[in-house]
Amino acid sequence: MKRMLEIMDTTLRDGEQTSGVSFSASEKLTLAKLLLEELKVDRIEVASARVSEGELQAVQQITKWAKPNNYLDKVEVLTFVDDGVSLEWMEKAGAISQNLLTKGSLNHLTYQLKKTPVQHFKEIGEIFKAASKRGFINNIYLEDWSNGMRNSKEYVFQFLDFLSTQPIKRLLLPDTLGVLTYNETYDYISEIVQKYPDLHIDFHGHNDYDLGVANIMEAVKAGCHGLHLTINGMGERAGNAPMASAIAVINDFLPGVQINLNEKALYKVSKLVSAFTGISIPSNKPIVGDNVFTQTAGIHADGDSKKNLYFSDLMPERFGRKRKYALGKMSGKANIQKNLQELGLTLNNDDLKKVTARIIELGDKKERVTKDDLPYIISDVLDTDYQQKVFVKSYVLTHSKGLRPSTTLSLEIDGKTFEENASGDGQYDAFMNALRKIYKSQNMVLPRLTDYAVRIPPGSASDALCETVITWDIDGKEFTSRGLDSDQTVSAIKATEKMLNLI
Ligand SMILES: CC(=O)SCCNC(=O)CCNC(=O)[C@H](O)C(C)(C)COP(=O)(O)OP(=O)(O)OC[C@H]1O[C@@H](n2cnc3c(N)ncnc32)[C@H](O)[C@@H]1OP(=O)(O)O
Repeated sequence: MKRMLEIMDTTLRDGEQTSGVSFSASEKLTLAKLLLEELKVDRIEVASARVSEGELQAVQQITKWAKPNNYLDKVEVLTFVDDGVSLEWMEKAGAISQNLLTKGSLNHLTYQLKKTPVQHFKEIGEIFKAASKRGFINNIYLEDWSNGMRNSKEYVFQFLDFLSTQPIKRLLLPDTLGVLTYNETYDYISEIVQKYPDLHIDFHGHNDYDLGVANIMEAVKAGCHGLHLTINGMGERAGNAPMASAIAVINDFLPGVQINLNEKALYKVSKLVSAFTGISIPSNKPIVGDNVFTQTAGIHADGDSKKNLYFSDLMPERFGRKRKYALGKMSGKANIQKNLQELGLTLNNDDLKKVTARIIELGDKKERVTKDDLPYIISDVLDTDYQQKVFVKSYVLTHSKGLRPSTTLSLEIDGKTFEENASGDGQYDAFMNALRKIYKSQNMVLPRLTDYAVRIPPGSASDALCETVITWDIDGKEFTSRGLDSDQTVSAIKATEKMLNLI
């Protein structure tokens, strides 16, 4: 029978310790719901006690939602050894599960708290007594435990002996500074699991040496019962062990262990955390990065066409994603074919070679080519008459101090011309509002704009050109379009015109 492993998500506590990040109360509530109900993590740590009035309100909102939904014991708060001040805070917040932060190394105890082990244990015992009287669940962090195992092992085991007499539900062992190697993680966790078989042990790994995932793997192999992870690996300094990679590793490489997470929700949660924090997900971040299911090399695309030769167990569909084939100087015919198939286009062999040659040429010039540029490239290379159905014929954009920007737009759809005026928060917003009016008048639906990125194109010799890449969503299907111009709004309008011809 498989061993159950608890997954605790600490994006809302340790993840919020990412420099520059602060979740609002409603963002915390939205994420708490998503984490517990869709991703189906076992527990969430949502705040440190005492931090601020805003944090108190955030935890209050979460516990108010969690209680009637039977999630209250899954919502945890980090508390301090502070004569019960944190317990009062928890009570006000409506929380019942504390993760008490104590000192797991003699160094931290001596020099930060300036206490002796006897004093520390006595205070902790009193907190547990008071917490138990209130019916709270007690979990305990041994902060700096990993260094404690290296430098003050005797103290750590003295502490654990004391804890085995206390009313604790879980022992939380953090590699606070992310300094453990995977061998040490295995050895230290094994030693404790063997010596204290009745304790539930969680491992909390940080990523300072990029060993976060390797270390959680060893901790599980050594017999720990739970892991602390964060979405997108957010967290203090280099962050924590990242949720998505950790889950894939557990599911694929640790067959004796069972977790109950919904892999398909990982991407959605990851995107939402990125949107709330303003921290973009690196495109090569395993599982959730934009490029991680994209084959670039022509040889790979060719192998996939023949017998899925470049597939692994890490299939994009597991995570609600799709494999893509990049276009650029590394493309071969197979990459182009894969993209043409998606667009429902076919080319004969000679034409395919010509289009491939043009894409390689563009790639050499550092131009970014997307699937949605293909119809234009084909029409240009083959001199075919690409049937553009929507034309932005003309427009006036106004921007003046003290007045709302406005647009007059003239648009041709299938040979018919429409004209509309609209205002907006900015020039592009005004343009979109006029466009929406035209589409609405024709009972036509526009896709939802989900992302808008402006940059100087890579390799551009001057800053005279501006590239706008817009991501659109239509019925859950995402696609991008790109515009290039010396004017930022015009480049966005060009990207939008391309979109109008793709839907
Ligand atoms: C492993 C981790 O990631 S731990 C993360 C813990 N969470 C946080 O730190 C949340 C953010 N922190 C805060 O908002 C604030 O630091 C507070 C509210 C906790 C305390 O603020 P202040 O009272 O202004 O203290 P300050 O931040 O300057 O210093 C921390 C104090 O906590 C003490 N402290 C350190 N660890 C602990 C502990 N486990 N229990 C109780 N007190 C502790 C320090 O000794 C210091 O006390 P001192 O001022 O008497 O010397």
